[in-house]
Amino acid sequence: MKTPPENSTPLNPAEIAREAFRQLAMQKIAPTPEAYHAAYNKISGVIETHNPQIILNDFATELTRLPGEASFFGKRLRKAAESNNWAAYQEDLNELINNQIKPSMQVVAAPAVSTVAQVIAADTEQTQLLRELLTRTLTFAVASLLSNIPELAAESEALGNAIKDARTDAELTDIGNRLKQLCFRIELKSGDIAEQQDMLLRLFRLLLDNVSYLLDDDSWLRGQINVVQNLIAGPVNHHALEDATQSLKEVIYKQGTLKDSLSEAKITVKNMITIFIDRLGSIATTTGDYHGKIDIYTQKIAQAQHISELNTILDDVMRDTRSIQAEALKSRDEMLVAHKEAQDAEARIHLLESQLAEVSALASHDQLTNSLNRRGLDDVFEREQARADRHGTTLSIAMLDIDDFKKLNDTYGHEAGDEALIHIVRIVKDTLRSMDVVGRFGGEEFIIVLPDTPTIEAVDVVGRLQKELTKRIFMFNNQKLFITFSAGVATRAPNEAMAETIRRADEAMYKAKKTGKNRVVAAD
Ligand SMILES: Nc1nc2c(ncn2[C@@H]2O[C@H](COP(=O)(O)OP(=O)(O)OP(=O)(O)O)[C@@H](O)[C@H]2O)c(=O)[nH]1
Repeated sequence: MKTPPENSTPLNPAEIAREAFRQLAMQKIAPTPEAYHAAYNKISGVIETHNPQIILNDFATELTRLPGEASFFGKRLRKAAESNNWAAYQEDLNELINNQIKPSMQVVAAPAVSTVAQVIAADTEQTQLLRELLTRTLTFAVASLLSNIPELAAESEALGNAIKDARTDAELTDIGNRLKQLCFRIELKSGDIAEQQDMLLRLFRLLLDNVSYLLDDDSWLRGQINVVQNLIAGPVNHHALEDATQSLKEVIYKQGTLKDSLSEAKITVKNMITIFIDRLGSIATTTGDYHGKIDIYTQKIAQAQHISELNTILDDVMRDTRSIQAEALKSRDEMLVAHKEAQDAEARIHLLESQLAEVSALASHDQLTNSLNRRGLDDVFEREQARADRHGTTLSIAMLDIDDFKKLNDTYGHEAGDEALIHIVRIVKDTLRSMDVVGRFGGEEFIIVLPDTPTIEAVDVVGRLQKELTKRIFMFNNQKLFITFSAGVATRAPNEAMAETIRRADEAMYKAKKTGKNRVVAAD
């Protein structure tokens, strides 16, 4: 739409063209078609708004100013616009959209200008997410795992932050190299740490062996030391450490209180004895004085001339005799009291000592199921294999492992698992002979020691247990839960080490698991 300027004589097109060139020269603007076009419009007062042709032409002109392919399309579009060939314009425009604009909007498409900076600048949502995850992993997770090695933790944090901001090829390459370096240093350090832990463990073992040797006759302390020795003999895992710490804490606490009472009782006995000796001393002194006085009175009697003198002497003798009698009575009463207190204290000492022995037994029992623990089982193995060797009898063991225990824990919670362990031990204890012993070998594994029992009978015994377990259903939160176990039975060969018999029982139990669970298999 043309709008001639107000209050002016309109110029003719030739004059406008001349004036346009003049103004461009004055403003030192290169006389490009666009510049000329703009100057011409300005002079002629043309305000061209909403004119599609002009808009499309301007769009094409703008495109020519962009680098690469975009400029090429700009030229083609402008040519079409200038020659009013709108069909060609539309075709070029479609080509521009399909070949350039659409692909640049897709994740995998290469952008029109393919520099790394632009690729990264155009972070897709996924790239952004990955970048954030990597940053968080390095800044929080890895750094906190490395908190004991400050220099590596700092490097991990620095790398996390660098990843956040990295945009260029060079920055990314640098980060890649630093990451490789960090991984390498972590590998080296963890090797060092494992070696240090191993050395510490060996040192600890040595220390315990020596302490245990020195405390040969101190049974309650030996119990604790054995627990720790057993613990570090096998692979040390978190669960086992917690169990051992818990059982030791309880034992130590109870022993602490009992030991305090014991030393109090011992002090009482000591005091009684001191009183007793004091009294004996004072009686001795008094009677010694008395004897001395009697000697003097005897001399006085011998030398006495008058009966009145004798009376006085006799009064003195009577007074001294009464006083020594009173002294003797007093000492006797005091000694009786002291004797009674000493007897009471002695009785308390016996009681406390037996309680101490009971508490020490805790160290050989599993706290949850109150069956023997590994240490307790070791003692039983030692005792029973010696007995079997002595009497030439057959010793069998059964290894029990609850089936799908993890599923039980996962479905009903750890507490249900714990209750199931207690339930099984209760049934085993109720069902077996008094000479048979059950112990917890590991998490959900138990060993039953069956003295004087050949393989075939041992298999029968375990089968009976399985039947009993199906009869006495396990209840948890008023729900009936069906639990079963698989078992392996092994009979100790003559002179076979107990560890080997256990290994064979374990192997047989594994076969029972493999062949369908809830079964008993005898070892070869
Ligand atoms: N509740 C409870 N769970 C324990 C205890 N000790 C070990 N466990 C769990 O027992 C589970 C044993 O799982 P697995 O070794 O996979 O054995 P499983 O699920 O019985 O599978 P199968 O032996 O093949 O039948 C693990 O999840 C342990 O966490 C414990 O004292 N209490």
